[in-house]
Amino acid sequence: MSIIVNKSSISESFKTNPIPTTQILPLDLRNLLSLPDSHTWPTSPVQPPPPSATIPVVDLGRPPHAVASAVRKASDEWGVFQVTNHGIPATLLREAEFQARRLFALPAEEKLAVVRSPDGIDGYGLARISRFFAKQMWYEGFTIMGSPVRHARQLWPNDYANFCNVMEEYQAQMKALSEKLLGLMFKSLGLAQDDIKWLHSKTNHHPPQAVLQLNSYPACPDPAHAMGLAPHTDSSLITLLHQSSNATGLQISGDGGNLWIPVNPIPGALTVNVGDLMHIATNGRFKTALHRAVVNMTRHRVSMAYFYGTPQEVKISPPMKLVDVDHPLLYQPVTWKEYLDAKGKYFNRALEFIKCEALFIADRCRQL
Ligand SMILES: C=C1C[C@]23C[C@@]1(O)CC[C@H]2[C@@]12CCC[C@@](C)(C(=O)O1)[C@H]2[C@@H]3C(=O)O
Ligand SMILES: O=C(O)CCC(=O)C(=O)O
Ligand SMILES: [Fe+2]
Repeated sequence: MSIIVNKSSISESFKTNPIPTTQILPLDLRNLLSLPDSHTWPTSPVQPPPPSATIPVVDLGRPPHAVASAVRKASDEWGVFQVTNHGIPATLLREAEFQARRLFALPAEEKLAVVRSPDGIDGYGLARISRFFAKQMWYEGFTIMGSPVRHARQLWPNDYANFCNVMEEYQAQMKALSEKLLGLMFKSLGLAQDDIKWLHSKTNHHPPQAVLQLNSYPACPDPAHAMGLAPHTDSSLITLLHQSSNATGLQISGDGGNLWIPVNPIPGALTVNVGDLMHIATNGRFKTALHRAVVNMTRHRVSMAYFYGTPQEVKISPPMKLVDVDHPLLYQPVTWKEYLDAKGKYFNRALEFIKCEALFIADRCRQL
């Protein structure tokens, strides 16, 4: 068996982030009658997706073998699917969306009081990917990692408990569902628990890390020239997304960004995105989904993305069962933190930069 492995650690090269960031604060987008130049994107011709292109829906209430094959097919072909019968109470989804809307409805200066610091994770702000684009997105976000109490107390000094309780319960339920789905996804590839020991917190000193991102896209006077969230893949193992059912906004591209297919929200369903780490962990078997969010003229759309990653210190690499002569090891082992650093530097080309050296060189030669 010939496996191309470059054992050199990549962490060294990812320690520095050379792109200087000057902090740009979100503009209050409510009630603007036209797009400022800073938010005007060039239009590209919109091609209607072929009618056959629909994002799969997996009913988790079906028999286990049917669920497994549906999950495998969807992760293989699309890298995204919606799940129904997932067990998260509809009331919790509604309450969490209500709290997210309550936060985004606050006056701009109150939200700016909890702005994310330039090197911080949690708080209010623009999408992190903003600095890779010349134009601003029609977007504001609020990131939660663990307890949101520090910021919630600042926002609602006398009434922060509701927000915190709902968001903490939401994260607990999303964690349990993420673990269930990951178990299903790995099992669908014929892997046993022992093959993915790193996934189980009991066998690790550190629990898996996760981030909850609240996304807000206010109604927009000129949606054709605006962008909600620019095309990207998620860095997580998987992301569970709740989108408000009042507007479609999420779109997926299977062809690198030419054709966009909407993920029409099914009330109560959740969207599962395969993230870059899952693509690495399955040695490329599962596809990481390129997606974006578009905006609309009349509705304020809100979504909540739960990014489930790996425990700190864990280097992701696929189980040996997924590596053979026909499937050489594609990527160098990497921790989530190292990968996020690479993403911060190379954005949508981060995967290329962690490719095993020989494959990377082969790709480059092909491009010459
Ligand atoms: C864990 C994370 C994934 C994320 C960066 C973050 O630290 C928290 C926010 C996440 C998000 C949400 C919007 C799109 C995205 C690409 C971004 O800029 O911030 C993702 C990041 C990611 O998946 O790389
Ligand atoms: O709002 C959406 O539908 C997409 C959100 C998203 O892609 C993200 O938070 O990473
Ligand atoms: Fe995303």
